[in-house]
Amino acid sequence: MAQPQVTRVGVLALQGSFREHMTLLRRIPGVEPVEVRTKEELQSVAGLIIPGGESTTMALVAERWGLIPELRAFAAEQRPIWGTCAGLIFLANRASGMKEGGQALLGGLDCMVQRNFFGAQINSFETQLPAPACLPAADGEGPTFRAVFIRAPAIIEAGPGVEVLAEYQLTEEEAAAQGRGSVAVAVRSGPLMATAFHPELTQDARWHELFVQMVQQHVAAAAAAVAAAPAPDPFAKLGRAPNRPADLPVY
Ligand SMILES: NC(=O)CC[C@H](N)C(=O)O
Repeated sequence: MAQPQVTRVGVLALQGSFREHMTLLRRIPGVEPVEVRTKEELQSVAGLIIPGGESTTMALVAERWGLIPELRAFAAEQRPIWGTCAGLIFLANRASGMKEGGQALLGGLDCMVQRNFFGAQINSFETQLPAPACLPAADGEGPTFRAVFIRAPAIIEAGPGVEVLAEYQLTEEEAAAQGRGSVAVAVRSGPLMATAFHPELTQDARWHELFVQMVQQHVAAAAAAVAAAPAPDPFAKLGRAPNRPADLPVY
């Protein structure tokens, strides 16, 4: 009998709100959440969540532990990655408002983010935002979702291949200061997803379910690619046509 497929989803566990992501993932059937701190743990998962926290510290720890090239290789294999808050900064190709000396960015997401766009810790807030159509339906969840912003960045430019999943409408005062009416706070581009807010700090598992769907689609596509690849020719090494008479019986 076929074993039920378990999807191993990693959470980068160097710093920040990784435990909260683990707790939410545990609620999703068919998912095995894995705390990722080593190359081996990273290689064992099909998708990775980079949590919120402090992006400069997270980058320093990842560098010290030799994980940056491993994370780049993981992304190059098109395995899905979801960055929340500091994780969004880590995934962005360009970031402004960085600490002196800059910080290592994993990159890959064709976006410009501004660190601490919404201010310092004391300006942290939460609000309801319209749920994008791709968010899975769930009992008791309505057309909006609870978005928690903590020293949050915002996406101030997104490249043409980037799909905006959620936007935040600035207040009149903010709009006047920023010279714009809204900023993107959730985006998706191929295997990458990023949110400026923290779904792991709520009871709403829909963003985690959406990411798990992305990971499962990736796993299915990778399996289909393996199945479609031509079987290796056992005679290829001989460098000559195999002597295979056509009249041997078939057993
Ligand atoms: N809650 C968060 O992840 C805050 C991110 C923080 N502003 C940073 O630059 O890393």
